[in-house]
Amino acid sequence: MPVEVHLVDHPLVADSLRRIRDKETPDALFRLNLERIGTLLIAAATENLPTEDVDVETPLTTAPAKRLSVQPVLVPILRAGLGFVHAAQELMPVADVGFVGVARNEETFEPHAYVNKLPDSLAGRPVIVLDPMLATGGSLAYTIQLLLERGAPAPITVVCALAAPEGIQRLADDGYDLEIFTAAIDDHLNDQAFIVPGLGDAGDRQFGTGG
Ligand SMILES: O=P(O)(O)OC[C@H]1O[C@H](OP(=O)(O)OP(=O)(O)O)[C@H](O)[C@@H]1O
Ligand SMILES: O=c1cc[nH]c(=O)[nH]1
Ligand SMILES: [Mg+2]
Repeated sequence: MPVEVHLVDHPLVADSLRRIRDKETPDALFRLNLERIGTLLIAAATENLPTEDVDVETPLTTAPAKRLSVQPVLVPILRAGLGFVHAAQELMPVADVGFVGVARNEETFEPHAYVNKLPDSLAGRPVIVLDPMLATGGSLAYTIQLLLERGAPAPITVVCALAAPEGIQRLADDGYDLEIFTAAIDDHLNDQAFIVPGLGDAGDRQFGTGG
Protein backbone atom coordinates (compact mmCIF):
# COMPACT_ATOMS: atom_id res chain seq x y z
CA MET A 1 0.00 0.00 0.00
CA PRO A 2 2.18 2.81 -1.25
CA VAL A 3 2.45 6.48 -0.45
CA GLU A 4 3.19 8.23 -3.72
CA VAL A 5 4.43 11.82 -3.54
CA HIS A 6 3.97 14.14 -6.52
CA LEU A 7 6.13 17.23 -6.29
CA VAL A 8 4.36 19.86 -8.40
CA ASP A 9 7.17 21.74 -10.09
CA HIS A 10 5.54 24.76 -11.74
CA PRO A 11 6.87 28.32 -11.97
CA LEU A 12 3.64 29.83 -10.62
CA VAL A 13 3.62 27.41 -7.69
CA ALA A 14 7.26 28.28 -6.97
CA ASP A 15 6.55 32.01 -7.12
CA SER A 16 3.60 31.76 -4.71
CA LEU A 17 5.60 29.44 -2.46
CA ARG A 18 8.22 32.18 -2.08
CA ARG A 19 5.45 34.55 -0.98
CA ILE A 20 3.97 32.26 1.65
CA ARG A 21 7.38 31.34 3.08
CA ASP A 22 8.34 35.01 3.47
CA LYS A 23 7.75 36.11 7.07
CA GLU A 24 7.07 39.67 5.84
CA THR A 25 4.08 38.61 3.72
CA PRO A 26 0.90 40.02 5.28
CA ASP A 27 -2.01 37.66 6.01
CA ALA A 28 -4.12 38.80 3.04
CA LEU A 29 -1.30 38.09 0.57
CA PHE A 30 -0.52 34.84 2.36
CA ARG A 31 -4.13 33.69 1.82
CA LEU A 32 -4.11 34.78 -1.83
CA ASN A 33 -0.90 32.93 -2.65
CA LEU A 34 -1.88 29.84 -0.67
CA GLU A 35 -5.10 29.69 -2.66
CA ARG A 36 -3.15 30.05 -5.93
CA ILE A 37 -0.96 27.13 -4.94
CA GLY A 38 -4.13 25.22 -4.08
CA THR A 39 -5.59 25.82 -7.55
CA LEU A 40 -2.48 24.57 -9.32
CA LEU A 41 -1.96 21.57 -7.03
CA ILE A 42 -5.60 20.55 -7.16
CA ALA A 43 -5.54 20.76 -10.97
CA ALA A 44 -2.60 18.33 -10.94
CA ALA A 45 -4.24 16.10 -8.32
CA THR A 46 -7.43 15.70 -10.35
CA GLU A 47 -5.80 14.87 -13.68
CA ASN A 48 -7.04 11.30 -13.61
CA LEU A 49 -10.61 11.80 -12.41
CA PRO A 50 -12.90 9.64 -14.55
CA THR A 51 -15.07 11.19 -17.25
CA GLU A 52 -17.76 9.88 -19.57
CA ASP A 53 -18.34 10.74 -23.21
CA VAL A 54 -21.34 12.90 -24.03
CA ASP A 55 -22.52 15.04 -26.94
CA VAL A 56 -23.03 18.78 -26.62
CA GLU A 57 -24.97 21.04 -28.97
CA THR A 58 -22.86 24.03 -29.98
CA PRO A 59 -24.56 26.92 -31.81
CA LEU A 60 -23.35 25.20 -35.04
CA THR A 61 -23.52 21.45 -34.61
CA THR A 62 -23.08 18.51 -32.26
CA ALA A 63 -19.64 18.12 -30.68
CA PRO A 64 -18.19 15.24 -28.68
CA ALA A 65 -17.54 16.25 -25.08
CA LYS A 66 -16.83 14.80 -21.67
CA ARG A 67 -18.31 15.22 -18.24
CA LEU A 68 -17.07 14.20 -14.83
CA SER A 69 -18.57 10.82 -13.99
CA VAL A 70 -17.92 10.99 -10.23
CA GLN A 71 -18.79 13.40 -7.45
CA PRO A 72 -15.63 14.05 -5.42
CA VAL A 73 -15.61 14.74 -1.69
CA LEU A 74 -13.29 17.48 -0.46
CA VAL A 75 -12.08 17.20 3.12
CA PRO A 76 -10.30 20.24 4.53
CA ILE A 77 -8.57 19.68 7.86
CA LEU A 78 -9.49 22.71 9.98
CA ARG A 79 -8.30 25.33 10.32
CA ALA A 80 -5.48 25.62 7.80
CA GLY A 81 -7.16 23.40 5.19
CA LEU A 82 -9.87 26.01 4.75
CA GLY A 83 -7.34 27.93 2.65
CA PHE A 84 -7.72 25.40 -0.18
CA VAL A 85 -11.52 25.01 -0.11
CA HIS A 86 -12.44 27.93 -2.34
CA ALA A 87 -9.87 26.88 -4.97
CA ALA A 88 -11.15 23.29 -4.91
CA GLN A 89 -14.81 24.29 -5.14
CA GLU A 90 -14.08 26.63 -8.05
CA LEU A 91 -12.52 23.71 -9.91
CA MET A 92 -15.12 21.13 -8.82
CA PRO A 93 -18.45 22.87 -8.24
CA VAL A 94 -20.22 19.50 -7.91
CA ALA A 95 -18.00 18.30 -5.07
CA ASP A 96 -19.32 17.80 -1.56
CA VAL A 97 -17.30 19.19 1.33
CA GLY A 98 -16.81 17.30 4.59
CA PHE A 99 -14.95 18.77 7.55
CA VAL A 100 -12.45 17.37 10.01
CA GLY A 101 -11.17 19.63 12.78
CA VAL A 102 -7.85 18.66 14.30
CA ALA A 103 -5.45 20.73 16.39
CA ARG A 104 -2.05 19.48 17.44
CA ASN A 105 -1.27 19.40 21.12
CA GLU A 106 1.62 21.84 21.38
CA GLU A 107 3.62 19.60 23.72
CA THR A 108 2.93 16.06 22.55
CA PHE A 109 2.17 17.00 18.90
CA GLU A 110 -0.63 14.44 19.04
CA PRO A 111 -3.80 15.37 17.11
CA HIS A 112 -6.76 16.58 19.15
CA ALA A 113 -9.99 16.18 17.16
CA TYR A 114 -12.84 18.65 17.61
CA VAL A 115 -14.97 18.38 14.42
CA ASN A 116 -16.08 15.39 12.38
CA LYS A 117 -18.65 16.31 9.75
CA LEU A 118 -18.29 13.85 6.90
CA PRO A 119 -20.77 12.11 4.57
CA ASP A 120 -21.90 8.78 6.16
CA SER A 121 -20.59 6.81 3.19
CA LEU A 122 -17.65 7.66 0.99
CA ALA A 123 -17.87 4.45 -1.04
CA GLY A 124 -17.12 5.05 -4.70
CA ARG A 125 -16.35 8.75 -4.13
CA PRO A 126 -12.89 10.12 -4.89
CA VAL A 127 -11.75 11.82 -1.67
CA ILE A 128 -9.36 14.77 -1.71
CA VAL A 129 -7.93 15.86 1.65
CA LEU A 130 -6.88 19.51 1.87
CA ASP A 131 -4.27 20.62 4.40
CA PRO A 132 -1.35 22.96 3.60
CA MET A 133 0.97 21.37 6.17
CA LEU A 134 2.08 17.75 6.54
CA ALA A 135 4.49 17.78 9.51
CA THR A 136 4.58 14.68 11.76
CA GLY A 137 1.67 13.23 9.76
CA GLY A 138 -0.42 12.78 12.92
CA SER A 139 -3.31 15.02 11.84
CA LEU A 140 -3.44 13.44 8.41
CA ALA A 141 -3.24 9.87 9.73
CA TYR A 142 -6.13 10.59 12.10
CA THR A 143 -8.17 12.02 9.20
CA ILE A 144 -7.35 9.14 6.83
CA GLN A 145 -8.53 6.69 9.48
CA LEU A 146 -11.92 8.46 9.65
CA LEU A 147 -12.19 8.39 5.86
CA LEU A 148 -11.35 4.68 5.64
CA GLU A 149 -13.98 3.90 8.31
CA ARG A 150 -16.53 5.49 5.95
CA GLY A 151 -15.40 3.44 2.98
CA ALA A 152 -13.25 5.94 1.10
CA PRO A 153 -11.71 4.15 -1.90
CA ALA A 154 -7.94 3.91 -2.25
CA PRO A 155 -5.88 5.77 -3.06
CA ILE A 156 -6.94 8.84 -1.09
CA THR A 157 -5.60 12.06 -2.58
CA VAL A 158 -3.91 14.61 -0.31
CA VAL A 159 -3.09 18.19 -1.30
CA CYS A 160 -0.59 20.09 0.83
CA ALA A 161 1.72 23.05 0.27
CA LEU A 162 4.63 21.71 2.33
CA ALA A 163 5.47 18.20 3.46
CA ALA A 164 8.15 17.04 5.88
CA PRO A 165 10.09 13.85 5.12
CA GLU A 166 9.28 12.57 8.63
CA GLY A 167 5.53 12.84 8.01
CA ILE A 168 5.71 11.15 4.62
CA GLN A 169 7.73 8.30 6.15
CA ARG A 170 5.28 7.89 9.02
CA LEU A 171 2.30 7.61 6.64
CA ALA A 172 4.19 5.06 4.53
CA ASP A 173 5.10 3.08 7.67
CA ASP A 174 1.42 3.14 8.71
CA GLY A 175 0.63 1.44 5.40
CA TYR A 176 -1.76 3.99 3.91
CA ASP A 177 -2.48 4.12 0.19
CA LEU A 178 -2.12 7.83 -0.59
CA GLU A 179 -1.32 10.11 -3.49
CA ILE A 180 0.19 13.26 -2.00
CA PHE A 181 0.49 16.40 -4.14
CA THR A 182 2.79 19.02 -2.66
CA ALA A 183 4.65 22.16 -3.70
CA ALA A 184 7.74 21.21 -1.68
CA ILE A 185 9.30 18.53 0.49
CA ASP A 186 11.15 20.49 3.14
CA ASP A 187 14.26 19.53 5.06
CA HIS A 188 13.19 18.41 8.52
CA LEU A 189 11.03 19.05 11.60
CA ASN A 190 12.46 21.09 14.45
CA ASP A 191 12.04 20.12 18.10
CA GLN A 192 8.64 21.86 18.14
CA ALA A 193 7.60 19.65 15.17
CA PHE A 194 7.52 22.70 12.89
CA ILE A 195 8.56 22.23 9.28
CA VAL A 196 11.99 23.72 8.46
CA PRO A 197 12.48 25.93 6.49
CA GLY A 198 8.68 25.93 6.35
CA LEU A 199 6.43 28.96 6.63
CA GLY A 200 5.44 29.01 10.29
CA ASP A 201 1.90 28.21 11.43
CA ALA A 202 -0.35 28.04 8.38
CA GLY A 203 -3.49 28.45 10.49
CA ASP A 204 -2.24 31.54 12.30
CA ARG A 205 -0.94 33.12 9.11
CA GLN A 206 -4.38 32.84 7.51
CA PHE A 207 -6.63 33.52 10.46
CA GLY A 208 -4.57 35.12 13.23
CA THR A 209 -3.65 33.49 16.49
CA GLY A 210 -7.17 33.00 17.88
CA GLY A 211 -7.21 29.26 17.02
O1 LIG B 1 1.41 16.65 10.58
P1 LIG B 1 1.10 17.24 11.93
O2 LIG B 1 2.25 17.16 12.88
O3 LIG B 1 -0.16 16.67 12.51
O4 LIG B 1 0.91 18.79 11.71
C1 LIG B 1 0.18 19.30 10.65
C2 LIG B 1 -1.06 19.96 11.15
O5 LIG B 1 -0.70 21.12 11.92
C3 LIG B 1 -1.43 22.22 11.45
O6 LIG B 1 -2.65 22.35 12.10
P2 LIG B 1 -2.73 22.92 13.61
O7 LIG B 1 -2.74 21.79 14.58
O8 LIG B 1 -1.72 23.98 13.78
O9 LIG B 1 -4.18 23.52 13.62
P3 LIG B 1 -4.70 24.82 12.87
O10 LIG B 1 -4.82 24.45 11.41
O11 LIG B 1 -6.00 25.10 13.53
O12 LIG B 1 -3.70 25.92 13.09
C4 LIG B 1 -1.63 21.91 9.98
O13 LIG B 1 -2.66 22.64 9.40
C5 LIG B 1 -1.88 20.42 9.98
O14 LIG B 1 -3.23 20.09 10.16
O1 LIG C 1 5.39 23.90 10.38
C1 LIG C 1 4.23 23.62 10.70
C2 LIG C 1 3.88 22.39 11.29
C3 LIG C 1 2.59 22.15 11.59
N1 LIG C 1 1.65 23.08 11.35
C4 LIG C 1 1.96 24.28 10.79
O2 LIG C 1 1.08 25.12 10.57
N2 LIG C 1 3.25 24.52 10.49
MG1 LIG D 1 -1.88 25.82 13.45
